[in-house]
Amino acid sequence: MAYSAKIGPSILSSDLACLGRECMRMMGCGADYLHLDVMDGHFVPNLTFGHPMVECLRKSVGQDPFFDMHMMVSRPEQWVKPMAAAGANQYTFHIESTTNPGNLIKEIRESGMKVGLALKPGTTVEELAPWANQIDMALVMTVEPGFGGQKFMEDMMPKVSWLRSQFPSLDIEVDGGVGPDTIHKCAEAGANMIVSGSAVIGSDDPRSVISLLRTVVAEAIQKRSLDR
Ligand SMILES: O=C(CO)[C@@H](O)[C@H](O)COP(=O)(O)O
Ligand SMILES: [Fe+2]
Repeated sequence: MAYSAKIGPSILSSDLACLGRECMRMMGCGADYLHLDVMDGHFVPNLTFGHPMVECLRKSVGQDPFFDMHMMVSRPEQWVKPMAAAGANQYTFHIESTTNPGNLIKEIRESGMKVGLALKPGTTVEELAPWANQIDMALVMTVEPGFGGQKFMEDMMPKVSWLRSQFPSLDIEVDGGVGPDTIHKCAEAGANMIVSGSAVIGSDDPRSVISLLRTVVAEAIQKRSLDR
């Protein structure tokens, strides 16, 4: 089994005026990677930051932290090269935002980044299937993209289970409303990359929350490997 449990705090719900420090705090608390939410006010009704901020953040935190860019933007093609130059490691775009996923996947790879492909709650998992062998990670959104702090949509779990059954070694990420109360559902369904915003950042003890999330997912991975 090629995949492992990884926890990526979403820094959307942190103090954005202290982003460099917040990112380092999360890495110090045991985060495996950082999930950076880019919103353009068009694909989603909210606005966050773009590649100039990512460039500053990379300078501030150094080369090590893995930046998973969650691109909630209408024209994802536009930001591939600027994000790669700014220091992004993975470019996760929404299948709903482009008419040519194949070309975009190629451009992202040529820019030296890993490829993530995201699905909004209303998009069927079959739409992702044709691309699954060309991507590094599938992102199943468990809230409508746009805001942190929303309620987890458990009815997205069949998408995760289906992807895990069809693509046993694919990295599968869940994002939205994931925390200690909902992690078991995600882990049982087969997710291995866990984005958690408010549950981690808002906690008095982020280290313990990250550790708990990772333990639950690692145990589910181990159980699956024994059941095979
Ligand atoms: O992409 C998004 C929201 O659109 C997420 O990354 C959220 O920011 C995660 O925050 P919580 O739901 O865990 O608070
Ligand atoms: Fe996200």
